[in-house]
Order: sequence, then structure tokens, then C-alpha cells
Amino acid sequence: MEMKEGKDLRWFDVKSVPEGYIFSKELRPNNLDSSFCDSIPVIDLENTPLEAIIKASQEFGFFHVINHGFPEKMMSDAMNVLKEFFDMPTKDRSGIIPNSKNWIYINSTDYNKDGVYLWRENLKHPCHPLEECIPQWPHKPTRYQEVIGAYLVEIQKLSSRIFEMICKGLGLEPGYLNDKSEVQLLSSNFYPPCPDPSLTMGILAHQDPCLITLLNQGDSTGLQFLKDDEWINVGAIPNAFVVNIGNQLEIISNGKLKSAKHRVVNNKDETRISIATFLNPLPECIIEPAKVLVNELEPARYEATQYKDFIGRNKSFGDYTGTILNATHSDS
Ligand SMILES: O=C(O)CCC(=O)C(=O)O
Ligand SMILES: [Fe+2]
Repeated sequence: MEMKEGKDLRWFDVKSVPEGYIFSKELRPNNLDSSFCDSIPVIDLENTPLEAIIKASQEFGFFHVINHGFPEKMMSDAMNVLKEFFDMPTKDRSGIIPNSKNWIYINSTDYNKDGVYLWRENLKHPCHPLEECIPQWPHKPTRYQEVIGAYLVEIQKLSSRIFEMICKGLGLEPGYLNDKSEVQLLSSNFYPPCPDPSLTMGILAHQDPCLITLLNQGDSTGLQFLKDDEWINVGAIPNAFVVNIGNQLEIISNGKLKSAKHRVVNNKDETRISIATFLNPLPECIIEPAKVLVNELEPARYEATQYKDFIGRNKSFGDYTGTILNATHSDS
């Protein structure tokens, strides 16, 4: 794909979808017209009973969180600074250094599935320990480190609160989940408008390999999750976070909570930017069903596995799996 930087033309400035981005019928979306599901649970963090959070995590693996106490201005500041990042000229965006503690920028053609490109760009970087990571993040836009640093502090607070609620709801001792999720990884996606979203994909179906993901998606749509073999639109609630259960929490809960498959379809006119924060264990951490959830009637459904082995075995981050694992600090 040719870039004509001087004229500000980018790979997505096209009237029709280039062949390299067209997925096979099995992989591309078939239900773009399906209506938005209005039954995805909305969890009001101040008022929803614990059982409702567990039920949502069990039945859907996905829920919206409102009344979360996360400053709305910080949510929109983060969104704006990432918009600026993805709008910068290519030379400022590509900072890939396969080096620990750095950041990874993935252009649409850097990642392919059977030779087909996703209709998106992606920025990933580690965030733990936060103070050590911040200076390694993108230096442009100049506000990036400050804005995203403050955002991550709030993410830690919110995730910790959600983990405590889930612990209580599952009958785990306080701190059980927080102790296993100290590594944050930020992954931001940029999905430009697409001339024909029925042919392309923003992200293919996958599960998140973390404990939980906290997603800020502004007010844009495109995220879908799989329920009873059907792709359901998550929709958007302004200023809400979307929370989804990852593989590690499914394992710890011995299968009680569900890590739902999800994907992103493209929009015709709208740009979608999403900011996902994955809450991960340390690479050496052994993840297994919590002992209190295992008994004679409910034997362990998953084997104990070191997090880094899980990630390596599943190639959870594709070609970048090694780089990302190296970038998360371990205490050993
Ligand atoms: O853009 C999105 O909402 C999808 C993010 C996602 O699924 C991921 O980064 O794992
Ligand atoms: Fe995901």
C-alpha cells in the first residue's frame, strides 16, 4: 500500500476496499444490519447487587459499567490524545523497537491473517511498573505520557474495585484477584471509516488472554461478542466502560465466569478508536482454578498453567507475543 504523506493520503483514503483487505465469506461479517442488543447488562457500580455482576459475567462475559467514578474528562482526554497519535504522520507513529519496556505500533499491513489485512492500526505498550514505563511511551503528542499516565492510575483504581466485587461474588478472599492482575497492558485500536464494511474486519474473533479488559470506546460502535453462536452488537453508552472477562479469570473461576469471543466490524462513515487495558498476571504467575471453587462435585476443569506458557502456547499476541511478554516486567 503506497502512502503519499505530503498529500495526507493514508491507506484508508480509498473509494473501494483494496483486495488485500477483503476477508473470505466465513470470516467477514454477515449480520451488519442486525439490531443492537439491548440486553447486555448495564452494571451501575454504586447500585447493582453483586449477584448481577456475577450473572452478567456468567451469561455474557461482557457488561457495560456506569457510575464508575472514573473522571469522564480523563476518559475523553485519553481518547483525544490517541486520536492525535493516530492522526500524526507515519514517521512519528512507527516506533517499533523490539525491546523491553517500549511500545509497539502496528500498521494495517503489519498484521495479516492468511495474507489478509485488518482494517485498523494498533498501538500497544506495557504500563507496569507505571513510573518506569511512562518515559518509554510515545513522546508525541507531547501530552501523551501525562494524559495516559493519569488514565492508568484511574484504571488501577477501577479495576481493583471491580476485582474486589467479583471476589466477593465468587466467594474468594479479598485481594485474591488483585494479587494476580498487577500487570496492565494498554492496547489502542484505530479503525478508520471503510468504504464497504461487509468485506473487512477490524479485529477477528478472539478471546482476551487477561483476567479482565476495561475498554473505553468513546461513543463508537463496532464491537460484537458471541453468544449462543450469534454475533451480538455491544453498542455504546457514552462515558461507560465495557468490561469483559478474559481467559485467566475464566480459569480462576473454574469456568463459572465466561470469556466470550469477540470481534470488531468496521463502520462506513465513523472512525472508531478504542482504548483497551488488559489486566494481566505477572509472566511467572501460576493460574489455576481457585481452591475454594473446586470440590468433589465441581472438579477442576483447567490445569494449572504459568501465564507466560499460556500466552506462548496460544500465541495470544500473534507475531508480537515474544515482544510483549518481554516487555512485562517480572520480579524474578
Ligand atoms: O476495539 C475494540 O473494542 C476491540 C478491542 C479488543 O477486542 C482487543 O483489543 O482485544
Ligand atoms: Fe479483545
